[in-house]
Amino acid sequence: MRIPTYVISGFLGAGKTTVLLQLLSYCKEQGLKPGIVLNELGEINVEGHLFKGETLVELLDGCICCTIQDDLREELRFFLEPANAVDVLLIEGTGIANPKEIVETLDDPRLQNGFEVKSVISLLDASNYLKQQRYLLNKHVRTLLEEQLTSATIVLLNKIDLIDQKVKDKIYKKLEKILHSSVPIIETSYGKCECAVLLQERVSHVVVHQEGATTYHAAPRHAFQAFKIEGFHTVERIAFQRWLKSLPPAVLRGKGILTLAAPQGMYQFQWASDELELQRIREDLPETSCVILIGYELPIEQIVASFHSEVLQRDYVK
Ligand SMILES: Nc1nc2c(ncn2[C@@H]2O[C@H](COP(=O)(O)OP(=O)(O)OP(=O)(O)O)[C@@H](O)[C@H]2O)c(=O)[nH]1
Repeated sequence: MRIPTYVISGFLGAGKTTVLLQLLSYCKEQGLKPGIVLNELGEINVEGHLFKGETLVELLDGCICCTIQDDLREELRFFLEPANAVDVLLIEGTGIANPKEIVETLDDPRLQNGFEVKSVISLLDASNYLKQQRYLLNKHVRTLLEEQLTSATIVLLNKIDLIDQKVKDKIYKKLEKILHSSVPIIETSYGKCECAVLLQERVSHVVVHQEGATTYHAAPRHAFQAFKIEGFHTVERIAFQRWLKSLPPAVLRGKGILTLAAPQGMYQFQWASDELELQRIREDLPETSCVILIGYELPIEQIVASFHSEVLQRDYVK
C-alpha cells in the first residue's frame, strides 16, 4: 500500500507548523503512526524540540521546490525502509515552496509506488494577504503566493482572529477569482478545525506532470534569503520587540531562540503578522540564542547593526 501523503503549504508564518502539530496529535489519537518531512530555509530548525521522538526527516538550508528537490527525493526513501514504515506522511514545505513542485517530486516514477498524495492543504494568513498584494511587488513572489493557493485541494483561511468582516469580504472576493469552485475554504484561528476533514482525500485540479513533459520553474529563482544572528546572550523583551517592529517590510518572518532577562529563561520566539510570540523551552536543551530572519532583498548589514545598537547595547547584555 502506498503511504497516504499530505502536503501542508502556505506563505511564511501562515500557520503551517501550527496545523502540522494538530494533525500529528490527531493521527496518533487514531492509532496511526505519522511520518514528517520538515523543510526550513535556515541552516537550523529552531522548532526541532516540538518534534522530538517523531519519525522525521529534516531538510535544512534550502527550499524543497528549488535547491533541494533532489534531496527530498532521496530522503523520502527513508520512509520506504521497513524499519521506518509510517501509516501517513505529512510534508511541510517552507513558506516559499511551491506545493506543485513537491507533488511533482512525489510523482517521480521512482517514488510513485511509495506515496500517494491525498491532499494539498494550503494556509492563507488572513491578516497579511491583502497587505502582501500591495508590498510584495516582486512578480515572482506574487506568482508563488497565487500558486500556493491554486495548487491547494483545501484552503485554510487562518488567523481569522486578526481580521474584521470587511477584510474578510475582500479576501473572499479575491479568492473567488483564483480558486476552483470545488476547493473548500475553512476559516480558522490557530489552524483549529476538524482534522478528519483535513485528512479527507481530495481531487486536485492541477496538472503537475504530463506524460513526456515536466514543468520547471518558468520564472527565475526567487530572491528570498534567510540569515542568522548569533553569538549573543540575554536580551530584554521590550527592546527586542521594538527592534522587530522597526525592521523594514522586506523582513517577512522571524524565529529563533532567546534568553530573556525577565521573565528570566530560555524561549523560542516567533515573529509573524507583526506579532511576537514567546514560548518557554527547557534550559537543558542544546539550543543557543539565535535570531533567524527571512525576507527578500534584505539589507542584512544594516539589520545586524541595528540589532547590536538597539537590542544588545543595554545593561542586560552579559
Ligand atoms: N493570531 C494568530 N496567530 C497564529 C495563528 N496561527 C498561527 N499563529 C502564530 O503565527 C506564528 C507562525 O505560525 P507557524 O505555524 O510557525 O507558521 P508557519 O507557516 O509554519 O511559518 P514558517 O516557518 O515561516 O513557514 C506563530 O507564532 C503562531 O502561533 C492564528 O490563527 N492567529
